[in-house]
Amino acid sequence: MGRPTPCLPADPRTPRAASRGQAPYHPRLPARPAGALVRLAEALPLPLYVVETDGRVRFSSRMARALHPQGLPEVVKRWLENPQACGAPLETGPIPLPMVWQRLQPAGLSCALVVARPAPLLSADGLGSHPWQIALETGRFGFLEFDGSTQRICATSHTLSHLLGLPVTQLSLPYEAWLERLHPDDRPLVAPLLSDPQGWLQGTASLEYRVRHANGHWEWVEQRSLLVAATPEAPRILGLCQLVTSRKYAEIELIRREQQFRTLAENTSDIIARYDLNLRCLYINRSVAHYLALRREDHLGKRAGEKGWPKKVAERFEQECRALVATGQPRQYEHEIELNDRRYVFETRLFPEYDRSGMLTSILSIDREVTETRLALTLLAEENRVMEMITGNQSLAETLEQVCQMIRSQLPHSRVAVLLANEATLQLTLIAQAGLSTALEGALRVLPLSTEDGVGAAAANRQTVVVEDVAASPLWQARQTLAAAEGVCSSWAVPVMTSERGLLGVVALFHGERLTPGASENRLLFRSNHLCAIAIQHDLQQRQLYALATLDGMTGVFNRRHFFETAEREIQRVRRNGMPACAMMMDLDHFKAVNDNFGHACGDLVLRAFADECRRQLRATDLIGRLGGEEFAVLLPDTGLEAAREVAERLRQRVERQPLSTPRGPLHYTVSAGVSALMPGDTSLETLLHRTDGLLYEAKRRGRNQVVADPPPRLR
Ligand SMILES: Nc1nc2c(ncn2[C@@H]2O[C@H](COP(=O)(O)OP(=O)(O)OP(=O)(O)O)[C@@H](O)[C@H]2O)c(=O)[nH]1
Repeated sequence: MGRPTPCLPADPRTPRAASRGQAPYHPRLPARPAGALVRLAEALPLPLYVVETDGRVRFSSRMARALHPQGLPEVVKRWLENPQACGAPLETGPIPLPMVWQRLQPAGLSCALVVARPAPLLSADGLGSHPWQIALETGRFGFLEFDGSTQRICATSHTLSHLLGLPVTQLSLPYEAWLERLHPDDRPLVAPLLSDPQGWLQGTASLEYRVRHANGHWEWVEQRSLLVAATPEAPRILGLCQLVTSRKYAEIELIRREQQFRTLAENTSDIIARYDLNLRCLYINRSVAHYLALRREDHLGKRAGEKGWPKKVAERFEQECRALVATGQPRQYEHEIELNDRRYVFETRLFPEYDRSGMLTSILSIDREVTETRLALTLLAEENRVMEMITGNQSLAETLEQVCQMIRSQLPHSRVAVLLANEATLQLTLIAQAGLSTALEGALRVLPLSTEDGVGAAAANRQTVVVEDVAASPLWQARQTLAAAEGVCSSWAVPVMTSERGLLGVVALFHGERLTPGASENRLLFRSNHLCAIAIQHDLQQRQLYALATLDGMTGVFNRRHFFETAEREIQRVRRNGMPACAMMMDLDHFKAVNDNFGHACGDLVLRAFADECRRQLRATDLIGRLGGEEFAVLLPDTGLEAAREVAERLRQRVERQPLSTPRGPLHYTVSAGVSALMPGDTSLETLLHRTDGLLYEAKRRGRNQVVADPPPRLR
């Protein structure tokens, strides 16, 4: 011990000697306490040290010697040097004594100290006022002497008055009267000690019982007994009694709480477990059996990784536990586990558990399965994403791809396809998929809208088709080999329809095991189907709106405005790429006469027939627009003048040679055309079309039914 004087709590009666400049008085403790007291000290249920003011240990009890053979534990030395820094003692005896009783729990170590400290006088003489006795008594210990010869119990006045509230005048009472003061449940425990002390003490020397306090409540007494005179006729027992009422109530409360905890833990669907600080399982409730095959008792003593939890889950758990130990703060996290081919989402909460001295002793873990909630939230988020894509006019294929992903977020092992129905061609065309292999995707690209196909039948019959066993179903006869190779065991196909039962397409799911949809799967199919229907109809409406805004209603070619917009962009593009382009202006000849002779309706038919012929003769990249009446314009990107002139000539000839059949007989009509190449000086489409129109006018002027093109460059 580094310092000569232990630091003890300030004593209000500290002698004034020191302040008057006199040498402080240091009482010396008796070298050894009296024999009976030594035996009592040895019987104390905790290590006891008698420490001098200079820090030397004068006496240590048997338990102290056994637990700390090296002498006073370091933590106690530190406490003596600086009690303030090490925390208050658990119990401290009253001050007006030359010694102080301390019950310490530094760093969780429980021990008792009798420490001398400066005092004016040491008035220790006789057992009654012996400092040992005083020190012990101030620690809520008491003495009872059971005298077998008189069948009476003697007690110190302290024991009777301070501990039990009894009048100090009555320092002894008969065994009978003592037993009556005990709790009825505890009398059978104490009676054998009184009737056969020798026999009883061969068993245990310690017992706990309740004594009625003078004010009526029950005090719990822990008694350690010592046979001090062992003649059979007059056995004498010295009992060292300690009031342990608060500890007992705390223990009872602890047991009650533990029982409550167990009742709650055993009746919840959460997995509740307790781990020691080495992360070995101390307790786990029965809910764990729902997820793991390991028997409940086989969890005990094992770490998370040894209990069958997947490696990643066990690692995360241990990492979170370490963080809890480091910070002392509860932890909460979420994780996913794949068990028995099912995906589970758990929300795990970890709580620190402390003992009465505030030491972290264990970790309580609560795993709550939140799979359904998380799946519902994921589904909601995925649905929102689809709706955003629809309203954001994302392409139909991308939107339906998202629907497929949405289905897979709920059924991760399924493979999903969405097909669009075409009732004109009686075909289903694959538009989006998730999880399909190339082979399966290829096989589903185009399917017949037929009652004999596992997927097509859903569209043909407009009802859900569930094939539980693909291998045994005639609906999969044509694709048995593929199904076997791709591991398709069951399929679900659900028609996508408008609210008026118009067919839009099919959502198809393929599984690697024989499955039929349950209630939650049916809900999922309904919701995804609904989204598909919205997406497809929205796409159709968008297309219709686009057509209305950009196409000529009668002929289906671009309207004037859209033609000018797109043609202008094309010109910019070909210019950037250094490619040629040509314009063509066409006007049906004597169209007024067509109307006059065959009627306006026939005139319309001619316009449509001419537009169809244009589409047939022109490339998909050429832009055709109806500029008004019977006048059409074409922009031919990446096309030279000669090629453009040939196209115009071929078109003129086709029109001339193909009369339109009408109720009034064949209707012959012709077309005149002007063709012009884009020149470096053409500042806009307008300029180019203006020049081309001049050439068309020239064709009309020369007699119609002919093509007039720019002169070849060398003639210009
Ligand atoms: N049926 C029908 N006729 C139309 C339409 N738009 C314009 N026309 C008619 O097309 C005719 C155009 O006549 P004109 O401009 O005199 O030209 P043309 O008779 O073709 O004579 P040329 O162009 O000189 O060969 C008019 O009678 C218009 O009424 C339409 O959408 N449908």
